[in-house]
Amino acid sequence: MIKVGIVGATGYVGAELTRLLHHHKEVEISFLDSRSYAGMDYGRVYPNLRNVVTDQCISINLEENLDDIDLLFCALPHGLSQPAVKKIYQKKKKVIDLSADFRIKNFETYETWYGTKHEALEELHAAVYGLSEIYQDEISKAQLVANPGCYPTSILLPLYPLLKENAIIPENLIIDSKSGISGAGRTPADGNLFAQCHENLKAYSIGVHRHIPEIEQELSIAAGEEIRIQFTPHLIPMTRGILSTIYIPNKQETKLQHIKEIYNSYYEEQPFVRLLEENEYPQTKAVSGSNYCDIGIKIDDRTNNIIIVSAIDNLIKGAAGQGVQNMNLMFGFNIDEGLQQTAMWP
Ligand SMILES: NC(=O)C1=CN([C@@H]2O[C@H](COP(=O)(O)OP(=O)(O)OC[C@H]3O[C@@H](n4cnc5c(N)ncnc54)[C@H](OP(=O)(O)O)[C@@H]3O)[C@@H](O)[C@H]2O)C=CC1
Ligand SMILES: CC(=O)N[C@@H](CCC(=O)OP(=O)(O)O)C(=O)O
Repeated sequence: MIKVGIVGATGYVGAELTRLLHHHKEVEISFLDSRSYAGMDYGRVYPNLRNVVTDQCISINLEENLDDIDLLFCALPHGLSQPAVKKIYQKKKKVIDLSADFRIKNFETYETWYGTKHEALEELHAAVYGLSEIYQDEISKAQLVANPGCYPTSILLPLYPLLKENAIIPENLIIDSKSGISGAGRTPADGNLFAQCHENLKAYSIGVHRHIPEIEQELSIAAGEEIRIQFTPHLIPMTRGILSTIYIPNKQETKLQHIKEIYNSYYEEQPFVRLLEENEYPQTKAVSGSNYCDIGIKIDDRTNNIIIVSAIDNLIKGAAGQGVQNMNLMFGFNIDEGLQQTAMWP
């Protein structure tokens, strides 16, 4: 049994962490940190957990309140994670950071895309990128894990193996992703108002989205050369879920069977990546509330393109669920402990 604290526990990601960890057999939650709801019962902040999680939110002093825990989840907004993670790391505690602050290895790239200085370079250097299925050995030995972004998770799980195994030529990679509104978090913003999102579908941040350097970093590592992607995110009027569609010119005439063999070699032993049958394609409802990533493949012989579609729940596989999976790796627990729930259907 380990003791775990959550900072930023009242955000959407913090709430999913709390829900998942409450049911985890190897975990005791030590504290749920909140500035805004300190002193309030957690079940009043999140009514789905009323009478289930009976703790009160407390505002933690990171200098003093950490001696008792084995692991801290940090679910704060970008920028705010750096000072928090720094304090925890210096105390030699394990930490999983859910923000983007420790994902990008080159601090100048981070500063350019996030418009803020990086103030925790020692920790950045030590951080392991937490794409669970790809970096499981590194994660299991890490003190600090940078949990991947939600769009990147949906894109890297299908693309990384194909680039690593030279099954595709990494030119003209076009990625079209759609996300539910919970991806924007709980903090209200004009663009996320019901009246503006409901019955509306929009593209945003084309070519400038902050996940581009994170995706390109990992694809470049896989390919052994610098990769550029064309990435277009969309906001869709649903609460959860990401569907990513990836278009790859099939310059090497790669066969479907070869792609399937590569995926099987990477994911056969991995419980949370599901490869769909031929002519079946992922849908967000099939993964919603679960830690699964579903992947479907099509080779269009008429246009000679490979089209790969993936679906995840942005708050689970794209955040809290992958965080728990990484915790399981770091502490040697069963990989699916706390993560066995499937999506509801319909
Ligand atoms: N939403 C998603 O799908 C995903 C989010 N992430 C990342 O996880 C982290 C948490 O995201 P999410 O839960 O969506 O965010 P939210 O906006 O829902 O929650 C963030 C929480 O951080 C706390 N907080 C502390 N200081 C501040 C501050 N100065 N400004 C705003 N909030 C503050 C707040 O709680 P309180 O006021 O109670 O202290 C707030 O509830 C972010 O870094 C996000 O980018 C990663 C993957 C997916
Ligand atoms: C719909 C929406 O707004 N999505 C967010 C990304 C989700 C997220 O939280 O990003 P991280 O995984 O990096 O934390 C965005 O486009 O900025």
